Amino acid sequence: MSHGFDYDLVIIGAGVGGHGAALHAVACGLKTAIIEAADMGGTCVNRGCVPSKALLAASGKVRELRNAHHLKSLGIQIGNVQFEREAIANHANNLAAKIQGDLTNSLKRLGVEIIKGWGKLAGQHKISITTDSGEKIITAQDIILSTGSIPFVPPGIEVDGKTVFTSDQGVKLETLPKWIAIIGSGYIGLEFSDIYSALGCEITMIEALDQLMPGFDRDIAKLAERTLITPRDIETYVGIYAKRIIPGSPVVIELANFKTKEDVDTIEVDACLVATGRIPATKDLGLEKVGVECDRRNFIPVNDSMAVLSGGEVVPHLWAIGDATGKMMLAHAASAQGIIAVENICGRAKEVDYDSIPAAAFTHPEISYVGRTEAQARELAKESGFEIGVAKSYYKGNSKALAEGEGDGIAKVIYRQDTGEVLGVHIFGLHASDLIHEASAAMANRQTVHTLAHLVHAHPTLSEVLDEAYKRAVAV
Ligand SMILES: Cc1cc2nc3c(=O)[nH]c(=O)nc-3n(C[C@H](O)[C@H](O)[C@H](O)COP(=O)(O)OP(=O)(O)OC[C@H]3O[C@@H](n4cnc5c(N)ncnc54)[C@H](O)[C@@H]3O)c2cc1C
Ligand SMILES: NC(=O)c1ccc[n+]([C@@H]2O[C@H](COP(=O)([O-])OP(=O)(O)OC[C@H]3O[C@@H](n4cnc5c(N)ncnc54)[C@H](O)[C@@H]3O)[C@@H](O)[C@H]2O)c1
Repeated sequence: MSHGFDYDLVIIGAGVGGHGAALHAVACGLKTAIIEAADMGGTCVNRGCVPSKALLAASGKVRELRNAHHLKSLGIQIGNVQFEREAIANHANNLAAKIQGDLTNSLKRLGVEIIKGWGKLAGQHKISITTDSGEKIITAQDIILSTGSIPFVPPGIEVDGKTVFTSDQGVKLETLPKWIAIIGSGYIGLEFSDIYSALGCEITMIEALDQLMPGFDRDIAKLAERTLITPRDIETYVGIYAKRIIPGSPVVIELANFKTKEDVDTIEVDACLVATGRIPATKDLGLEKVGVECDRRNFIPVNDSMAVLSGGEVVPHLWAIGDATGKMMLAHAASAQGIIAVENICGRAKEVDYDSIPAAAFTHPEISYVGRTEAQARELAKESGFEIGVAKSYYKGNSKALAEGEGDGIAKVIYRQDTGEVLGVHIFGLHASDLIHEASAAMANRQTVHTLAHLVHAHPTLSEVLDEAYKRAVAV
């Protein structure tokens, strides 16, 4: 027990953010407890990354094995490919249960105390926990809030969890509707359209903004649309939002123009997945006890050291990480933030380098990126008074991609013309989610295209797509 507190560190929320922070805290010698109100592992393990990637893996194999044309080009013929929805769903559920067990055991093994209950701040250094057996108060030198996020359901949309549902139910794959509407073309919309289309569902994708995949770099989104949407059984509405959704059989969806709000159409489908973003889980956390107000979107305000802010000033010994801060709603970002918070708690000043944290959508093929989109880089260049360069290379010129019969893909490197510093890298194509890490390491080390163009890549590998883009950057 240090400084007269029960713990050196108490973490509220045992998602991947809280878990990452706890592991690092133990490695740094801190006596640590973690409080979890629901499922150990949080969203990623139980309702997010893990089950969705299991569904993508299984449905991706179905897609591959049913692609007779592609297999024939490799000299392979295969009979009728069958799958069982329930068995695929079990694969996802079992994997989530296994990872949840592994994560819990890793904490226990390291001596992190796991406390089940609802945690909230009861003052500086003080946490109240509501458990099945009543309320108890514990104290800690430092507190990390890692309470995550929940699906956002826009007004007018009624979710019954059966015919109209969010990813929380979607990952269970309890049905395979003949015709499903997907609201939103972000990460979840894209990944689930990959799953459902591979398993034979007809899809209508509805995106409120005036282009599909609005969060992605334009060139990548355009190419991805040509491969992931257009040739598949997916109808799209763009610039249109779901004004009202009534669950049932059929599900009734009233569509309106996003800009003019005029009614456009009403469609009737078998089911609807609402994938319209996520909101922070920051209610009833006792933030008012320490004078902290969430921002207008209810995220906890933090600086890059992950210290919680009140009126722009650091609140001593209070930290927040992960989706609840809204900085980058990704699992690996949450745990990276947790490690940074612990480093600062231990007196080693560190900040999160968001520019070098990669992201990926695990569609077939995948999309990945690190750093800025071309539009964001152009904006920065305009503000700061420099020019940007853009170099692209294509999978169709890569021997390994062609050997696999996977020539659809692109790598795009955005860099400063004057210094050569890389500002962003975007990849669409086979194994893009793995290929991005070379670029992410380069960005973390502020490397230039001139240095990167001289690195030697094994031949023939997909990594040569990026190598080629760096070489083109210095050639232009
Ligand atoms: C379908 C889907 C797929 C995804 N796929 C990916 C992916 O492939 N890669 C990726 O990087 N990210 C992915 N994400 C995002 C990722 O899941 C989140 O970024 C990540 O889970 C955030 O971690 P966190 O620790 O901040 O919060 P969470 O994982 O949400 O954990 C927060 C935990 O805190 C608990 N909690 C909340 N309030 C309290 C309280 N007061 N007391 C006690 N406990 C509390 C909650 O019960 C929860 O367990 C996906 C998300 C979804 C929905
Ligand atoms: N592979 C991954 O890393 C991964 C996978 C899934 C989820 N996630 C995380 O989960 C978060 C949530 O994912 P998401 O796909 O729900 O959100 P998102 O923010 O990625 O996309 C939501 C989309 O829905 C659109 N939209 C919002 N309201 C609408 C309406 N009423 N009608 C039509 N369109 C509407 C938005 O314009 C946007 O394009 C992501 O931000 C991401 O951080 C990550």
